Amino acid sequence: MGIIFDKPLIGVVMCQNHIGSHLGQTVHNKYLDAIVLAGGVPLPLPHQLMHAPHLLENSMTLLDGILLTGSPSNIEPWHYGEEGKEEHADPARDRLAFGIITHAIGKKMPIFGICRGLQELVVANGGSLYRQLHMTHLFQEHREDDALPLDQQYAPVHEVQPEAEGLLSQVLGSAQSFAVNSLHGQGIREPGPQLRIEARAPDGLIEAVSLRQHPFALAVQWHPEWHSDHDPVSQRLFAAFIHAALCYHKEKQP
Ligand SMILES: N[C@@H](CCC(=O)NCCCC(=O)O)C(=O)O
Repeated sequence: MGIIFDKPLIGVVMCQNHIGSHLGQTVHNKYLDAIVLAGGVPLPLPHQLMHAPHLLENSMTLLDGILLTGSPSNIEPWHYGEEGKEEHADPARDRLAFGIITHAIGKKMPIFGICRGLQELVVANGGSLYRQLHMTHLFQEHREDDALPLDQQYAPVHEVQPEAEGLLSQVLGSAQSFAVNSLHGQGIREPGPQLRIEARAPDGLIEAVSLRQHPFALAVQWHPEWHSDHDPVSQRLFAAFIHAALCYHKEKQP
């Protein structure tokens, strides 16, 4: 199980939103499209999987990889030792994401994290976040201007410099810097000892991390799913993730 027509099955973390006056769970098409384009089959994972432990465990045996998507919502700060409320919180997503990350790490299942997904991988591994990057006055503006059309919001705005000999530069085939988009208000304060820094922005902010002792657990602060059909960096990232998921699938066969 877990493979559909020789394509790996990728669990995708969704967000809880109001749809009219009802609560629903959603994922943007761009994330699902990027997986399909790279040769995987996306399977959105409902938050209800956390309602009974065996539901999550059984689902995880079917999957070959996990995509942690971006979201406007922020992780509740108590998860990384801070007090206070988060105005844009999604506690059900927090619960599912942290549960899935724990299982995926235990199984050495490939993980690819994007934006909030990077922040989830960090916090799940004992790291911490700046809750409002712009208030630190340490970094340039990393938020988008949401009054602009989407194509401009997701346009490249700063460079990232990959670490030589890291997983990211291996995936990209080079440690040369490249330009990325930026649509986040929070960022990594401390990655924690389990994570390796894979890239930084010119202002020093950590832009990519990977999990040590794991074959493929990579996360980026930018949005490679945007234009993943023709952006070369995005194509390489998704191709490497899906390749890792295929390898995982073959290895887990009895
Ligand atoms: N809320 C966090 C994470 C930002 C993030 O993931 N943005 C994604 C926006 C919607 C999308 O493209 O999926 C932060 O502000 O740092």
